[in-house]
Amino acid sequence: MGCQDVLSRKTGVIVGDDVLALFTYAREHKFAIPAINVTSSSTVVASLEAARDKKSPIILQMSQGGAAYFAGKGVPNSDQSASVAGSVAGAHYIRSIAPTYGVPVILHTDHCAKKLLPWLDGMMDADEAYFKIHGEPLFSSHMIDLSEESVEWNIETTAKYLARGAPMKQWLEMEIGITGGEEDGVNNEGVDNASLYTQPEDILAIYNKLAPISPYFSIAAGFGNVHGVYKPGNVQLHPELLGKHQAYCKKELKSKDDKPLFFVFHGGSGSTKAEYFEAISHGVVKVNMDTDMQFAYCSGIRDYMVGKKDYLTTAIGNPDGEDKPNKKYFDPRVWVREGEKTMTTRVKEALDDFNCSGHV
Ligand SMILES: O=C(CO)COP(=O)(O)O
Ligand SMILES: O=C[C@H](O)COP(=O)(O)O
Ligand SMILES: [Zn+2]
Ligand SMILES: [Zn+2]
Repeated sequence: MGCQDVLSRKTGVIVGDDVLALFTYAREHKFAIPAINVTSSSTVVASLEAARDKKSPIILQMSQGGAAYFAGKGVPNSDQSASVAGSVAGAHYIRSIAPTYGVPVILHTDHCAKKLLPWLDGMMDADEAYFKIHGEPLFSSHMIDLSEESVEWNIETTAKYLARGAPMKQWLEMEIGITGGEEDGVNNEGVDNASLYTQPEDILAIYNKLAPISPYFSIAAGFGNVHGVYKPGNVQLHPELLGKHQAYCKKELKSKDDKPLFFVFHGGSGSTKAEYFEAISHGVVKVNMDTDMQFAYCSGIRDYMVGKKDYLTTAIGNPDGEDKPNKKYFDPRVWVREGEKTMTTRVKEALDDFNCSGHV
């Protein structure tokens, strides 16, 4: 038995009750699905290839900056219109190509801070328009990240967006407690330590507000997470806090479920297998991976460029002869493919690390 047994749509982008069923299955079977930040068709196919080869579900997510990149860096974005257009274009591309790879895919968008809410509004306009025609939202899920605002305003506003997505059975990931490092140009490198760790009372307040609206939500609760990769010892993760949140909510809610909550692990790059494993044991069903994937993608291209330098300096002429053409070396399908291969290898490693491989 695999995760497809609990899904009504077995391959391609899944939505609604299938997303809930997949996360429930992951929580029960103690694995997490990597959420890979994608910025182009190339990084999409590199990720899908890994999931296909490892017989695994996968989450593809676009950040606000990644979405703008999909639209083209030359498009003005002061009103978020490029991020809206880019994420919608990326979504249609992913929806179209994902079934080719034969695995279930969750189509998600990453952090959306208060100042970026016009981006989320624009995407949800597209979701509602798509829903009118197809009976499902364009995106499986979105993230809202009001973790830098007051807890009250965070929860109130998150609830409004969850209510907007509820008729479409759209998933919403929310953040409480701050992820350190950098995201969307917001630098959290100096925030004080306490705000990196979420309190159990806040988690219960979130559950109590959101659960009556819709079951389709998850919580990115800070347990010391930091975006980026740093020297060992600089980041102190406390995944055991997630276990305390689950136990506290179980008790307060008088739930028979040991793990009533779905958690998301941000800043997955650079963490240890033991940290992933412990977080997963406490109900983490999604681990975000960006920085390690960027490095992997870059390293394949870097090694190609350095190794083939003498074949890339002029269009004609290389160590094999001064009139030899270099077209087959500088064709982007050749060197971009090298980045895809190294990224695919790194995604496969994440699938293994999160015990996600083999569930399809
Ligand atoms: O959390 C992330 C995206 O939201 C990714 O974090 P890393 O870049 O540390 O993998
Ligand atoms: O939030 C963190 C992700 O790594 C996205 O990063 P980005 O805003 O540089 O695309
Ligand atoms: Zn955040
Ligand atoms: Zn993040």
